[in-house]
Parts: sequence; C-alpha cells; structure tokens
Amino acid sequence: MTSSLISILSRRWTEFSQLVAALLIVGAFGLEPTLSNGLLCFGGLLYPALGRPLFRARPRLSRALNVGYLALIVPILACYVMPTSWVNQEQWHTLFDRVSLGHLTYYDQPALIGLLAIILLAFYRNGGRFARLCAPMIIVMAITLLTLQFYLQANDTLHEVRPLPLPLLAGLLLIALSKIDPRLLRRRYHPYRPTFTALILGAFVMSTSLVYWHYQNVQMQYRLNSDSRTISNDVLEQLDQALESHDQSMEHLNRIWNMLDQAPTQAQWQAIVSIYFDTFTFEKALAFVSPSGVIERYQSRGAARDDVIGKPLSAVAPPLDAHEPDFSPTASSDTQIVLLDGQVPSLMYYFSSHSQNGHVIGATVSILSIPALLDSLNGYLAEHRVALSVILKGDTLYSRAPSEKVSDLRYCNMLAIGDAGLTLCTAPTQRWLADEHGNLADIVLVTGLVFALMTFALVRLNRQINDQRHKAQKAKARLEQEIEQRKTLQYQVEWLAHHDELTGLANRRHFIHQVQNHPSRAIAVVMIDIDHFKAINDRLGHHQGDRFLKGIASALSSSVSRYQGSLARYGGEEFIALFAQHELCPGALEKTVRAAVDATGLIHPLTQRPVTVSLGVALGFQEDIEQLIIRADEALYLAKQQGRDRLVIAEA
Ligand SMILES: Nc1nc2c(ncn2[C@@H]2O[C@H](COP(=O)(O)OP(=O)(O)OP(=O)(O)O)[C@@H](O)[C@H]2O)c(=O)[nH]1
Repeated sequence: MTSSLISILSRRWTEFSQLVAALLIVGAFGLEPTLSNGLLCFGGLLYPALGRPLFRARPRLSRALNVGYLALIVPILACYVMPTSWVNQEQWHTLFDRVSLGHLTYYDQPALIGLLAIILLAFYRNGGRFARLCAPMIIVMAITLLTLQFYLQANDTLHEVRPLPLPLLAGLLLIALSKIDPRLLRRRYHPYRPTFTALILGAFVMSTSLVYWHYQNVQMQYRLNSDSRTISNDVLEQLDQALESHDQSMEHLNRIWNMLDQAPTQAQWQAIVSIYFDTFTFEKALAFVSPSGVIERYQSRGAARDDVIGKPLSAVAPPLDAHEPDFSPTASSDTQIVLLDGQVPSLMYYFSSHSQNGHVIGATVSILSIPALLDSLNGYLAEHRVALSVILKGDTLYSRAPSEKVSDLRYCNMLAIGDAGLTLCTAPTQRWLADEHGNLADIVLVTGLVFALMTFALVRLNRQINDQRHKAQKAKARLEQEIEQRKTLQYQVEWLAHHDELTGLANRRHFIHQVQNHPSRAIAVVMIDIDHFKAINDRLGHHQGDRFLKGIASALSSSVSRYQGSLARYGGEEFIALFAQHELCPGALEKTVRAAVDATGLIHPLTQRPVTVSLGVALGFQEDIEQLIIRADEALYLAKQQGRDRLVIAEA
C-alpha cells in the first residue's frame, strides 16, 4: 500500500508538486500576508520551479493542472482588482468568507501587487518561451516592490498600510533570476532584442502605475479615516446638544419649584411634567425627592406610579456602579448612570430646589434611557451607515448595527457623565467604505496597466520594424555584393573561353575569330616555337618550364605589338601571330623577336646560352586561314630542320 503510494507520487511528481504549490499559494493569500504566510508562498512558488526540471511532466495532466492552477489564482486576483463600482467588495468578502479564505478587505490591497506577480508567474509556468520572456518583467517588478517595501517601512506616516511579505518578493526575484534566459542579456541577440527592451519599458510603466496606485490607496485610506472620525465626532456633538438642551429644560423646571418656594403638589407636578415627556422622547421618568432622600412625586413615561412614593430613589434606579456615591439631594446638581427599574441603563440628572431663604426643599430628578437617547440618532446613523456602541468600563451598554457588514475601522469618543465617562464608538459599514473609496486608484491601476501594455506593444513593434529594416538593408547589400561577384565570375569565364590561362594570351579559338574580323584581307601568319623546350622541362621541371613559357610569351607579345599584330598561344610551347601584310617585315620581326627573347635573360639548361625561338611565316588571304596555318607550320618545321633560331618564309 505504502509502496504503491510512493510509486504513484514519484510517477506524478510534477503534477503533485504543482498542486501542492497552488494550494500553498492560495492558502497563504487567503490568510493575511504575514511573514509566515509569506514563507508559505515562497515555498509554494519555489516548489514547482524546482520540481519541474527534476521530474518529467506528463503533458496532458500537467496542462490540466496548470489550468486549475490559474483557475484558483484568478478569482483571488479578481477579488482584489475589480473596481468597487463593478463589484461591491462586501460581496466578494462574503463569498470568500464562505470558502473560509478570510480577511480580504480593501486595506489588504498591497497584496494585490504580489498577486499580479504571481499571475505573471503562472503565465511563466505555463508558456515556455513567452514565460522566459516574462522573467525580466518579474525582476523589475520585484525590485521596484522591494524598494517600495523599504520605503513603506522607513516612512512612519504609512505604517497603516499592510506590508507585503518580503519572502514572497524575494522568492519571485530568485525564481525570475533563475529562469531568465542568459541570451537575453547579450546585446546583439536578435530574436529577443525587440521584446527585451519593450519588456523592460513595459515593466517600468507597470511598476510606476502600481506605485502610484498604491499611493492613491494610502491617500484614500487617510481620507476614509478622517471621514470616519468626523462621523464619530458628529455623533458625539449631536448627543451633547440633546443633553444640553435637556439640561436647560430641567433647570427651568427646577426654577419653578424654587419660585413656588415649596415642593410641588400632586396637581402642579402632573400638570407640568407631562410637557417634558412630549418634548424629550428619551425622558423615561421624573421624580421629586425630599431632602431626606425619599421619593415624594414620581411620574414615569405613560403613568404615575404611587407604589414608589416614600421609597429611596435607589429603589427605582440603583447606580449601575455599586461604588458610585449615593444620591444626595443637597448637592446642587449631579449626574449618575443608573439602571432604571433595574433594567434599562439610564442617565440620571438631579438639581436641588431651594426655598427663598435658602433651605433645600428637595431635588428634581430626571432619568433618561440611554437606548432611547441613542435611538434619537437613528436617522443620522442610518444616513451615514454607521454602527454605534456605548461602553462603560468595558461593558457594552448599548449597541446598534445596520444590517450591512460593519468594518473594523472604529473610532471612540468619551462622553463625560458626572464622574463616570461613557465611551461612544462608531464604525462605518464596509459598503459605506467601498462607496466612499472612489474609483480613482482603480482607474489609475487599469490605465497604468493598459498603458504598460501599449508601451510594450508599441516599443516591440517599433523595434521589430527597425530590425526588419535593418535586415532588409543587410539583405540588399548582400545581394549587390553577390551580383558584383557574379559579374566578375562571368567576365572570368568569358575571358577563359578566349584566352590561355598560363600566359594570358588569346587562345586558338580567339585567334581564328581575330583572323575572321581582321580589317586587312592580305595577312601574314607566323608560327613561333621555343627551341628544345622539352629539354627545359626535363632538366628544370614543369614549373620552371611554365616560367620560361610565360617569359617568352611576354617577350613575343611586346615584339608582335610593335607591328600592330596580335599574338595567341597555339598549343604547348607553340605561339601564332597575325599581321596585316603591309605592316610586316619578316627580317625586322626576326630581329625584334630575338632581341626581346634575349632580354628575358632566360638561359637554356642544355646549351647554357639564351633561349631561342624558331619562326615560320606564311603570306596569303584571310579566307585561306587553314592553309596559311599549315604552310606557316611547314615553314617552322623547315626552320627547325635548318638548325633552329631562325625565320623561314613559306613559299607562295
Ligand atoms: N612546362 C610546360 N611544358 C609544356 C606545356 N605544353 C607542352 N609542353 C611541353 O613542351 C614540350 C614540346 O616538346 P617538342 O615539341 O617535342 O620538342 P622541343 O623539345 O620543343 O624541340 P623542338 O621543337 O624540336 O625544338 C613537351 O615536352 C611538352 O610536354 C606547358 O604548358 N608547360
């Protein structure tokens, strides 16, 4: 059983590692971005990165898991990035509460930046080359965010902003660095070049917009804090006003007894106090207490209560705090927090009444229900969607919350009641916060991201166009060079077709062509042959033979051109020259040739004297060229026979 589990795990290792990674990341981001969660994320991100190269992926299952991986991350990301005007944050909050993913509230938004990086990483994991290209973008973002992080930590005024987990950013940086294609760093690496610059610029714009978006959120946070505080102060002020006006009325009531100079009769009491119940809805009971502290008159809202007459006041409204000093009618005025009828937390005010000669005739007592008092703020609370609670020494006396979910942005004020103090706490609802939050930050973010994308696309396009132009220019230059090479080659081929390669003279074919196009019909053909050339070859070798051939060809060429003739290599060590008859004087030619050959300084190895040539001349007409060549050859043969180094003219 254990071994089969291990074998399944080892076979499906990559998929398993990705699944674990996805769960870790989602788990960590469902919770608050604390250090430990950051470490979890770090592990989650590193795990598949290490697992992949170590184990071979099963492509189909791997693809399915990758899709699942994205499907898990995208909703969380959406929860953060959706502008509040599109989706109310509270709804998201409820949704994620249901799947126990915890506290995703607007002030966790810096974590979005990390999530953006993760979404990039998910692309990076799922798309080979494209993903590798994302590595520089992730590096730029991670560095920017790390810098921002240090700025946040160094700047005390921003301490309310929740920091990003450092290990997460460090993890992103490490992974991106490990996956970056080293070829990207080469300046002249063409396939990546256009994308690389565009990526860097796009990442820069994106990071800038993220930083600005973050700044906007911080500003918004301050504004919301200050608005929430203002609401809290307003609530306190309204209560203060209500109590102040009630205070004045009570003093007024008290003055009546002072003027009457005696405690009120039952008739006077009933006639006057009913007015106060109508004016102050939170007034729950009024009493007149004798100087000895027992109730003489008592009227609660709705009915007179004779049963309490003659009892001490504490029987009706005992102090909430047992340590409070007892009610003393002789004190000019005081306030206490009591439990009316042992149930309703109430404020008790009393004012002592004096006769004309200054004797205390009793005290007027007014008991205000705290819940009823706070209910008078209902309109204001509903309008501002605020939850209100009243706390006395840690005990909540009253709380009122709207049906919407309340945020934990709480502000408290002290309401001084006699020696005691009530703490009034207000907290706006999440929906109110979301509505007040506004869309500026989101607009900045969305615009920034679109702008980053556009920058990326434009720069990439521009670089691509430039690269294409560059390539086209290079291709054109290459083409022109090729054409030039082909022309040279063609010229060489044509030249070789008509010339002898060794001596550079015209060949036999070209010679015939020259004869056919010669301007003069009467021509002379001269065959020239180096004497005993075979011996040169035999003694000195073919290479030296070639040197002799070239030297003599050059000497013959200059001699022939003196008589406006043209020279060709007829084959082997034999040359042939063509002249117009009227240009040629055989004797002079023989002398010129001999002098030129002598001048070459070539010494025959057999005779140890300068090399010599024999010449055979034939005179005739252009059209008989075949015959002329045969006759010149015969004349040459005769010259050889007669001892060489001479010129023989063929008979006509
Ligand atoms: N080095 C070299 N030798 C060549 C070339 N073409 C022909 N030969 C040699 O030229 C020699 C021609 O010799 P022959 O025509 O028999 O006679 P010869 O030695 O010149 O003597 P005569 O013509 O009777 O004076 C041969 O040995 C060929 O091999 C060449 O292009 N280079």
